[in-house]
Amino acid sequence: MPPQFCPATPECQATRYSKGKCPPQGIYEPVVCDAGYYCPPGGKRKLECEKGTYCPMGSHQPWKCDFGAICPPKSQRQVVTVPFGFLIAFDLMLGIIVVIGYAVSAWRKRRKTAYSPIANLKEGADELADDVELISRPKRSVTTVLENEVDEDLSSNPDFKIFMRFIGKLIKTKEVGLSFEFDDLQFEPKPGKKILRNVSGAIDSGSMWAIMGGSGAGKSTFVNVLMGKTKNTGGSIKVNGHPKDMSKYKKLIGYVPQDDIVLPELTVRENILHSARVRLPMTWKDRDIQAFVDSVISCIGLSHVQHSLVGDANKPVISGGQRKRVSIGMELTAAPMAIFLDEPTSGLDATSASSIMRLLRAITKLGVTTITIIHQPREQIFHGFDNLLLLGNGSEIYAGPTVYASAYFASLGFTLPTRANPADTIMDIITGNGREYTTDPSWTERPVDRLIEEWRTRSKLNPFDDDDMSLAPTATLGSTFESSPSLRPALSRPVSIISSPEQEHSLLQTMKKRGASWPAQMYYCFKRSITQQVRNKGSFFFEIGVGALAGGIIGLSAFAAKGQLFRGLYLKPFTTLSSAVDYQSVSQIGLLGGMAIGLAASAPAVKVFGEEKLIFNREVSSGHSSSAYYMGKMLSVLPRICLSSLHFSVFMGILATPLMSFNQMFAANLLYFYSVYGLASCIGMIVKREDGPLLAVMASLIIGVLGGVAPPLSKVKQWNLEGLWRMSPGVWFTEAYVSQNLLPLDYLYMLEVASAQTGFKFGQYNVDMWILLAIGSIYRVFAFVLLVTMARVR
Ligand SMILES: Nc1ncnc2c1ncn2[C@@H]1O[C@H](COP(=O)(O)OP(=O)(O)OP(=O)(O)O)[C@@H](O)[C@H]1O
Repeated sequence: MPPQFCPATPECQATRYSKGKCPPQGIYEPVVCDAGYYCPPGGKRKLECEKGTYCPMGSHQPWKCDFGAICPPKSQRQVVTVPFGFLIAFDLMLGIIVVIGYAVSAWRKRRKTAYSPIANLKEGADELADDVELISRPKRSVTTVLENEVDEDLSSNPDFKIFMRFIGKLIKTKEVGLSFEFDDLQFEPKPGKKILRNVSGAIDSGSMWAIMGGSGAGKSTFVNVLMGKTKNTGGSIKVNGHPKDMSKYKKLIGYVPQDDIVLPELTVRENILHSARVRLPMTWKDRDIQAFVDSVISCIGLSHVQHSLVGDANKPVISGGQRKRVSIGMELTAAPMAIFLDEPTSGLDATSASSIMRLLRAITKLGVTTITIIHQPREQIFHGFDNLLLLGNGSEIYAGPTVYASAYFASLGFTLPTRANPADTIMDIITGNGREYTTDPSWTERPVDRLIEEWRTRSKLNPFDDDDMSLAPTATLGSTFESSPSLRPALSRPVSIISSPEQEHSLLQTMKKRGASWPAQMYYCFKRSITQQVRNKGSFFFEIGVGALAGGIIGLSAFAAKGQLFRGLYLKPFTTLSSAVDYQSVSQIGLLGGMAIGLAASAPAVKVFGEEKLIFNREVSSGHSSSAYYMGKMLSVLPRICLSSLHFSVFMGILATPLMSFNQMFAANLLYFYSVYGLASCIGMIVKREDGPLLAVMASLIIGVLGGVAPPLSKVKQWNLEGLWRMSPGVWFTEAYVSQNLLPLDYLYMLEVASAQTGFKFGQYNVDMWILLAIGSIYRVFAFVLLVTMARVR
């Protein structure tokens, strides 16, 4: 029977627009089958939907409910419960794991076993028993160094012996270490702003240098230029006598930065062990690495806190001085051939400072070149340095043996007090506050510039010439001045050793062997990041909770619709019976869902790299693989993303009861979470740490608004701006939602009209998902490029 349309009376129209359907107006006007019922073909019967099935409006047969779904008789929607049950089980399991984790860590804390690297050292010890010939000059063995060249209290420490043996074993490369020559070094970042000028000299391998100068004198810049972290704008640098870019040797150098860049969520041992695992030769067995790490921890005096978290300035767990020692330990475990330290003793008490310096001095004896920026060293530490480079306003003021320094200033007319620490007196003089040490009135104006001039003139003349008696032995204070050739200042002469091709080859081979393989590095970074997340349980659960809450709120907003989120024009021949259309509700659920995900995911995602830029820079400049770090970190946040989107989807699904399947909804939410995480990571990298969360939330709202709901995509198409909208993941996400919720209703409504009205294409769910995946991945690639570029720029 074809439909016969009754002319609409006002009463009928009012009912149509308020309730959405018109009551039958006589026996000839057909009606759409009510929700909760189905009307089999023929159209004369209206049957109740049975238990286990559901019947949205206009059903001609019941729809079978999914396994476990709640579908009482006369259901118009199914409430899917399996994902909810799965979620509860999963969350319970997670809770149990956390409780077990707590119990295990409490048990570990109680079980403070007496620790000894010797006990851990099994096979490694046999290997180490064969003493090695060192790269040091004059050539000697570790045993000789231990017996003759280190203090007795150190050499009698078994952990120290193991440490020295390991270092000796690691650095022997055909008797060549790392020496540096630099000539007329300049660094001028902007025209007219000279940070370093005319710094020339040489640092021999196996020597121990102190770099001193006032604040802003250019010490850190000099060290950065020498390490190849900052490109010099003038002059040249030679490594082992050959012009080279030092950044290529980063696996062989260690750098302890001024600030303690360590991971606060890890323990002392975990921080040091990670550095060792990534940087030691890949052929090393893990137990040998552990033994070496044990010996380092013991030597830097951290055995008693090795299992304590490092903490940070906001929530300190170990002290500032201990944190500094962790930072030093991380470099020592890499067994570098040259180690650069930026103020390693700041924050340490006098005893710890001198024990660290003695340790550094001991490895110098093995052939490691040590270059230390130091402020206010105590006298004993000051004299522990072989050589001294004094900088003022970016220029050299003195460069040569430490024992000559006092004599040099005495030769300029300064009287150094016998009871004062010469380091303090020298610092006073080179920072322009040395008037009290001289009676010469000519030092009162621009004293630093004059000191620089004086040094330039004298170094050209070679100030320590045998015949030059201006440096009388009596003028040196606090040191044993001997006019011995071994104390000749290295800076005024070329470096005696130029590495042979064979030695160069050996250095390269050593470098190639250093460092774990890429997959191993990625695994270590992944594991470390998971540990960080486990330690930050609070924010982890908070993030998941926010996901659940956001999903619940969106679901609640659609709850009253009882799953009927769409109403369109009926198919022919019933089109004229169509009531008010609703093309907005489904798209709005997509829009709101996208925005909620944006809010829930962007702020935590900013933290992924935003808070670790400094760690990344430190590790990459020490030769860690940047891509392994990035990949490990990215993979480690995937479980977090999955869990957040699972909670979001379950709560949204159970309340909104959309027609799209749970799996499809979960996949769309997951990929949208993935995209937002990628976008927010990029933002976290570009902007300042404190602005990151706000800007990331803004960006995620923008991509949500570009989802094609308001303004509708159909309108955007008229403006010829669809391409721009399609660049946002929001469009693909909303399209997937609209498409999958409407397609099951194609038996009832004219979907092509809905498609034209909304502007979305239906039936390309897979394409939508692939593109969401691609956009999220592009954000990640972009984030990686940003991370690496910014590390280089810095
Ligand atoms: N890339 C750069 N661009 C512009 N200025 C720079 C750059 N690098 C360093 N400077 C400036 O050069 C000066 C010297 O900096 P540097 O960090 O080398 O000093 P420093 O001697 O190590 O000081 P401190 O002892 O206080 O750490 C500072 O004024 C710093 O702001």
